[in-house]
Amino acid sequence: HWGYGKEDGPSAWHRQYPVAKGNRQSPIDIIPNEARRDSTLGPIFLKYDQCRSLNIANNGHSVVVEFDDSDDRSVVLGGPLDNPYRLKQFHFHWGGKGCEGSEHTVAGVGYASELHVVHWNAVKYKTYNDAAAAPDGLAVLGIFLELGDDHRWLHMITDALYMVKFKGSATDFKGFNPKCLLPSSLHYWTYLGSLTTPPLHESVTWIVLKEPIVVSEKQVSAAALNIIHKTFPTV
Ligand SMILES: C[C@]12CCc3c(ccc4cc(OS(N)(=O)=O)ccc34)[C@H]1CC[C@@H]2OS(N)(=O)=O
Ligand SMILES: [Zn+2]
Repeated sequence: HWGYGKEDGPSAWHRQYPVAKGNRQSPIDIIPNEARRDSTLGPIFLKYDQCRSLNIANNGHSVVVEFDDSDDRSVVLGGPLDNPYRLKQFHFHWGGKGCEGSEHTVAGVGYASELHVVHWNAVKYKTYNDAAAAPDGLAVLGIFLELGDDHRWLHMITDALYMVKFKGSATDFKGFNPKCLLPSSLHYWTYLGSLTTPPLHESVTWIVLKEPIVVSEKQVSAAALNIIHKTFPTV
């Protein structure tokens, strides 16, 4: 199975997932000075007020919070998107102790961690799985986390990590609105890319926010990271 070790990490994924050598693979290094300003792109809108979080789960690669996507109650729209995309889940890419965990970089600089809020095109596709394999199937909002003061709401996630210590475990996680994890500005870069983990489908319209949110070292601390790393042995 794939992982992040030497033998099974990103440089080996192409053997089982040849699309890894495709022409719209993520993550990328975003170079602001080279980013083209597209005047046809308007602002993005996040309609999360009616969102219903369901559970928090450990899928062996990340801790994922899933939402009820049975209707258009919570969507992202605008920006590069031709129609609303339904909120499905969010997850984090943490670093190890003191090492950068973000997947995207900005002019070569990584961040402590990166939050991905995954939405799918329920207007064009019947299921999330179908959308996840289609070129315009997913819209993922990327939000960088940088180290500083405590984030006043992140504890709600990190406090729940011990409940999903082991791969395959899940527990109820109701009443969480990801709006509380957004920075003040929704200014963004956007590009057509892919899932950043196998199956690496080239199905993601990436919308990466320019403004990071601030979390404390303690919050992404050994506890949270060990819980995550301890349960994700690379073998
Ligand atoms: C393709 C799938 C649906 C979406 C999806 C998958 C795998 C890894 C993913 C990683 C992501 O993370 S990220 N960093 O945002 O790219 C985002 C979405 C992912 C599988 C899970 C079920 C579908 O699999 S399936 N039944 O074979 O179609
Ligand atoms: Zn991700």
